[in-house]
Amino acid sequence: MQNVEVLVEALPYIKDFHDSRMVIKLGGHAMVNEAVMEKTIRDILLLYFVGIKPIVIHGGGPEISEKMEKFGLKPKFIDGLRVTDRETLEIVEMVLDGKINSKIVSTFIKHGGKAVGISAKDGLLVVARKKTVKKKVGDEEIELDLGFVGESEVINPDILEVLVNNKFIPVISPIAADKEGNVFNLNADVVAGHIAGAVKAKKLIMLTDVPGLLRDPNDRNSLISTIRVSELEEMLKENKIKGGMIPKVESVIYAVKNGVEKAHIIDGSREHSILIELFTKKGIGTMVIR
Ligand SMILES: Nc1ncnc2c1ncn2[C@@H]1O[C@H](COP(=O)(O)OP(=O)(O)O)[C@@H](O)[C@H]1O
Ligand SMILES: CC(=O)N[C@@H](CCC(=O)OP(=O)(O)O)C(=O)O
Repeated sequence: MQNVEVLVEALPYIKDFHDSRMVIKLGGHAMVNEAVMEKTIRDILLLYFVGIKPIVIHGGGPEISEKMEKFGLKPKFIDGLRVTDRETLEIVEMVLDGKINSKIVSTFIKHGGKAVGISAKDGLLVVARKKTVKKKVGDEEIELDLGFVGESEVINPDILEVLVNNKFIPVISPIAADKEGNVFNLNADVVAGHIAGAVKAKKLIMLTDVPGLLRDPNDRNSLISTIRVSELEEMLKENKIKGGMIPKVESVIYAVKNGVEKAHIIDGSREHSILIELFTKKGIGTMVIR
């Protein structure tokens, strides 16, 4: 009887979400544990089989850093973005496309899902350009060179339309190219936000390793359950958001301002976090609204 009640509670959500697109970003930190990753993929398949159209984008930051260290390179980040020289770029491609993307796709297949692994450059999904970061030093503004770090210039969702309309689940790595075919390393959160906007996703769901957006990053009990975009912009301006959370928050703001109904930042290392966030009244992480 209890099982049936759970289904009945979920019914209004299933009805509301049916046939809609949801962009789900799997963060590297939420994928460190393979067993947890497998359960997350099973949950995404559950969404798929109740009629939701998932589009998956993955990161892999911790594994890239681990591989870099094995090769004697020291990972360095500026505002949450990895400084990427040529050698680092090779490692990024090896880890993201060669390993993580492939692993996610095979895990979908293991559980009966039709997933297709692509990178953001495939079908010109994301056309990138080199990204520069400006920093204030005293009164002066200086430009920092991050190497082969890119940002998206144009999004062409055609390849996603083909896949999604034919019932495939796209699994996308954040490696894109510019018009000349030069390859760049993009932050997966940012790519997820842009793609969610371009495909007019109903939701953007970011899976990470903290309960959600915290008012105080050092206090896991300071979770913000619901926040408006305007308030989030204030927090960014006031430097209340740090490190890897910066691209996440920027991306969520972009998505919600560009047609995505709601965005969620949730703890992907907690079992069934996606299902709890989507199919229960209370949710589990941070929900961002317009
Ligand atoms: N206000 C904040 N709320 C939550 N996390 C924050 C905040 N500020 C910084 N962080 C940091 O951001 C990290 C998540 O970003 P990141 O390491 O890039 O994760 P992922 O691999 O999931 O993309 C958290 O582990 C946390 O240390
Ligand atoms: C430019 C840049 O920083 N790219 C990221 C790409 C992977 C990523 O975004 O991974 P997470 O989602 O696990 O953080 C990187 O090299 O780590």
